[in-house]
Amino acid sequence: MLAKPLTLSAPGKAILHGEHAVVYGKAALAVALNLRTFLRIKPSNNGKVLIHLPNIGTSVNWETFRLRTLLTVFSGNPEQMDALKEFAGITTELSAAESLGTLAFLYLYLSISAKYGQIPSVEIVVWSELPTGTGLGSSAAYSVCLAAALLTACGAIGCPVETEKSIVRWSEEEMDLINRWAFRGEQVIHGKPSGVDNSVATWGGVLRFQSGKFTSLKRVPTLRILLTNTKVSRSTKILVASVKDKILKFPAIMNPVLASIDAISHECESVLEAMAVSPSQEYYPVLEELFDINQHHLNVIGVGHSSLDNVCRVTATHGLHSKLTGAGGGGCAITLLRPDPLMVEAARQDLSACGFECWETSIGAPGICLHSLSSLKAEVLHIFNPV
Ligand SMILES: Nc1ncnc2c1ncn2[C@@H]1O[C@H](COP(=O)(O)OP(=O)(O)O)[C@@H](O)[C@H]1O
Ligand SMILES: C[C@@](O)(CCOP(=O)(O)O)CC(=O)O
Ligand SMILES: [Mg+2]
Repeated sequence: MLAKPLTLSAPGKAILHGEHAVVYGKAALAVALNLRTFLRIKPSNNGKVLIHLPNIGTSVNWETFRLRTLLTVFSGNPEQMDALKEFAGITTELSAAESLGTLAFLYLYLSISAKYGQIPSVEIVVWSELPTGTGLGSSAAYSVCLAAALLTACGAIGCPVETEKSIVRWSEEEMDLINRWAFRGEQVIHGKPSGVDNSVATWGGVLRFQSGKFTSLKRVPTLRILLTNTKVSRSTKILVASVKDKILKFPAIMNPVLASIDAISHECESVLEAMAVSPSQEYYPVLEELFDINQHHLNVIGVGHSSLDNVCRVTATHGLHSKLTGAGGGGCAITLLRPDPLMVEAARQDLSACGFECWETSIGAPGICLHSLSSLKAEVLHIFNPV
């Protein structure tokens, strides 16, 4: 049970290859980013459950006795979503971000309480460094943080003991449970998630994910990537549904494209393994060509966008190769960087001039973990302090 406040965080992700195809059992390669979602949970004695979500401008609270009443009729059945929406006061006036963020929380709170015993009065704040709804897996990082906090609060998993180390993690079995519950949060937000995003947010590093199973790549080369946010908003749920429609309409045309994306993921994995064993510049042209081919495929399945074409064009003028990452339709692109800082700086300037926002990052950040307050950056402490 929750005796004291806890602060935890989970990373966002970029998909090197395999977005969308992974929903149909193909392989994806996903990397954890060092942009994270932070959650602080603290026990409270005001008989309420409060959740404050500054990224989406939402703060909601419910009396625990009302949640207890709802629990008596809650089975976790997705058909009960409409009843949950009504309870939460979710109307069409709310943005999709607010509705889905609130609904995912309520769904996880009730489902976890139904299975392990009701979670007592708590106050929760979730804040993210990740832009939401841009393909960097903010929904998964959010679901993983909620699952870990709620499972710890009801005692379904232990509370790792803080040591002098600034970062503490749960056991493998407990992480597996966090991942499985986070997947259910993703189902509320995405409709039909593959599970790749919640897996990489839970486990971190670099993962190959296929048909619900993942393998962590043991040796990974030091790769730098540039993330570019086109700021064109999009919804993963709508894009995943649009790909489904296209596959149903043109199965003979779309299925070979998905098979080719699968082959790209496997090819990329082999190149990364070889590169980790003997780092050499000779691998870059291969990785770059795989980016180009996959970007064409993603356009074919209908998840491209003129803003993403722009990113590819601008970076190409600097000899760099880009593709969309995540659901596409706008959102973010990733650009593979060679170890030449001059080339990168020039590309960044041109991308900023288009109104895009860029971050340079490396791949393979740690997954869900617990933090001591003293280890948190001032920016995060500032968000959590008022509560
Ligand atoms: N920090 C957060 N606070 C509240 N809701 C969040 C947060 N991060 C993500 N979400 C929820 O996830 C949704 C975005 O998920 P999605 O469309 O899958 O995009 P992505 O996962 O690429 O960011 C948001 O609209 C919101 O409902
Ligand atoms: C398109 C997809 O492959 C990734 C979606 O990622 P994001 O929500 O756009 O960050 C869907 C999925 O794998 O569940
Ligand atoms: Mg998502």
